[in-house]
Order: sequence, then C-alpha cells, then structure tokens
Amino acid sequence: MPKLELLPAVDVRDGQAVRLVHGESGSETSYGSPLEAALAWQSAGAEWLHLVDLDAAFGTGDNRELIAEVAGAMDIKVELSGGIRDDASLAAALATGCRRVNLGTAALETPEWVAKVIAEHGDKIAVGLDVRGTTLRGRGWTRDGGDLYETLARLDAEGCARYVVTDIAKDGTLQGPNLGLLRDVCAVTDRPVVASGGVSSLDDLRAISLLVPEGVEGAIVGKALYAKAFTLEEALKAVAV
Ligand SMILES: O=C(O)c1ccccc1N[C@@H]1O[C@H](COP(=O)(O)O)[C@@H](O)[C@H]1O
Repeated sequence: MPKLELLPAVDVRDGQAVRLVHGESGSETSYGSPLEAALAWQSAGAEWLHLVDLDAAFGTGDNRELIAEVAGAMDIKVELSGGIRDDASLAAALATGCRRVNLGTAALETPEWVAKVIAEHGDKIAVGLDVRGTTLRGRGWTRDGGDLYETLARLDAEGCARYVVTDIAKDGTLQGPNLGLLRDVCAVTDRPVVASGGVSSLDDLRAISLLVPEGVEGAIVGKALYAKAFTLEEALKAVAV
C-alpha cells in the first residue's frame, strides 16, 4: 500500500506565513517569513509543499513575487493555490516551476476555461473542492458555488486528475479531519484525493492513512505543525509504511 503523502502548508497573507480559522479573513495568526517556514518543512523531510496565496484567493491583492521566490527556492514538489483563475494567473503559477496548481473559484465560475486547461495541462491541474456541508465555496470561501457531487461528476467527465478536499468547518480548528466526507468523495470518484482541514494529531494522520486504499493520496497539514502539536519528522514517521 502506498504511504500517505504529507503536504505541509504555507499560506501567505500580506507577505507573512499565516493560519486562518475556517478560512475567515481577519482570523489570521502570523508565523513570520513564508520562505523560512517553507525551508524548515523542506529540511524536516517534506516531499511536498502546499503553498497558498491567500490575498489572491480573497481578492485583496497578491503575493506573486514572494510566492515565486518561495517556490523557486524549493528542491521539493510544490502545489500552488490561490487566485489562479485565468490564463495569465495560470501562466504565472506554472512559471514558478511548481509541480501542480489547485483551481478553486475558477472551477465554479468558469467551467469552460477549467475544462480547457485540464485538457491542456493534465495532472498539473488539480481542483480544490472547498466545502461547507456539501456546498462548494469560492472567492475566498465567501460565496456558494454549487453542489459538491454535481461539480465532481462534471470535473471527472472532463478528466480532472486530482481533488484537494477541504472541509471549511474543520479548517484551522485542530478538531480532526472530516473522514466521512473523504470517504464519500472517494466513493464517487476514482481520482486521487488530497485531504485538507482539521488535522490535529498523529492519530488523525494515521486515520487518514487508513483511507489510502479508498483513494486518499495525501494530507495537507497546517495549524498542527505551526502550533507544534507534533513535528513534521514525527508526522512523516507516523504515516511511513
Ligand atoms: O487555504 C486556506 O486557508 C484558504 C482560505 C480561504 C480561501 C482559500 C484558501 N485556500 C486555497 O485557495 C484556493 C482557492 O483559490 P481560488 O478560489 O482558486 O482563488 C484553494 O486551493 C483553497 O483551498
């Protein structure tokens, strides 16, 4: 059985590495330099970095140069999210050398463009399914964007390679992942799923690992690492098989 991939997160707002609660603007706790955070996760043995431009996601500007600097400094694979909604922002994201990008709002608001870039870029494109209940949210998680399962069926048909599933109610709360949601998504798609939101302990990571046979490929870990609930080295050891 393949091991669960871990993706430590660096979310950037106003030039700083931050964590939010439920993705709400204004709930930030700041953790300093995004480059230092990313280098620390890399030194600790990460194989992936989940890098998010929160200003671009919220529409409050962007951190494009800093994001490119961080992505460019990494020897590990980078998954880039936030504000990738058109040809120009996609080109800028891919030019950072990242391994793949996550599209959120675009998958809800401009489905034709998303179908086109999936066809052009294959597994360099993942879709972030950010949900409250079973309703998708876009534009910094401030607007409803349709039903999770209808959108998933459409994206599957268009050849989307991978989904990053975030339970907004769990994100940044250290309350444990929504394992039921992950199981439900895996039951309706054969594409790999990256779990996001709520990880609080090594036991949470072990519980997500048990879903690898059902289709969960990875888990994004944010607040728990910054809050020092465990170290990344401990996390990597916990999911090693
Ligand atoms: O990661 C967060 O905490 C987050 C919070 C609020 C909005 C977005 C967030 N992150 C990721 O950003 C992309 C969506 O950006 P866009 O809609 O494509 O501009 C998605 O991967 C979210 O999970």
